[in-house]
Amino acid sequence: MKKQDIVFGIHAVEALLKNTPERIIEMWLLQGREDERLLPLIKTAKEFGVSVQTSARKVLDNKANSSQHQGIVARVKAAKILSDNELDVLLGKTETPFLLILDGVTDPHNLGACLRNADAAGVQGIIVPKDNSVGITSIVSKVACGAAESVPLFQVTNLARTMRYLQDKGVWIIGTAGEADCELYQADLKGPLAIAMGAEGKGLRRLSREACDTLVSIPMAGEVSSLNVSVATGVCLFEAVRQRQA
Ligand SMILES: C[S@@+](CC[C@H](N)C(=O)[O-])C[C@H]1O[C@@H](n2cnc3c(N)ncnc32)[C@H](O)[C@@H]1O
Repeated sequence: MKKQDIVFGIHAVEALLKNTPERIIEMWLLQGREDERLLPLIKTAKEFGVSVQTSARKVLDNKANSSQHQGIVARVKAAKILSDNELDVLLGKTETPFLLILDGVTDPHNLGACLRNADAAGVQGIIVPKDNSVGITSIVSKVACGAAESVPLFQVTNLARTMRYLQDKGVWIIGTAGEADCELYQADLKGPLAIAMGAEGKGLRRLSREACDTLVSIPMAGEVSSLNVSVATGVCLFEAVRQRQA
């Protein structure tokens, strides 16, 4: 199990300072970078007793293993891994669950974008299988723009079993697949809900698909057969948001 991680980028570090400042061990800022957005972050970090150093671009590039750090990199204690037990706690205190299931998303950019969509849509948690899925990496945090620190990610050992457990708790599970006969816009997305998305290449696995209450498709007008999973996630989540607000 990882003990430490690197988080970089203004939004990701800002979210860390807001949600779990106790995780930050030290921070590096780009020497000579005068960005007003960094000033409140430096102030908050110092208030929490975080050591803040200024360093050359090359040092930050190496720490982040990327040049996309926007002049700020933090070394942090790895986030606690959440599993079925914590999911149970969440369900216990949530009146109308609104969850996202990602069945085997492996591209960190896609997971980051899904987290960002989920945060914006008010999703209370994302459930992923422990194996064959990307977890929270530095790239995921950067792409998620702070949502990796605000949306809980539950990594479960047996996704189909967890889906059946959700159903026992009254959660309706809508799976998504391009070939489904029912269109997303015909589905009722108002009650306790989990929307299940498939992996980049293979879509939903057979057992996950069978564990869904129903399958829906997003109508496609053109020649391509499917959307990118993070785009499809955004479409589905915001249709649910529209219905839940009506
Ligand atoms: C790139 S697609 C996977 C394509 C895969 N070849 C398949 O047959 O499912 C990744 C995921 O995005 C979602 N998705 C993409 N396009 C969709 C559509 N038109 N309708 C419903 N879901 C879609 C589904 O969850 C799908 O599993």
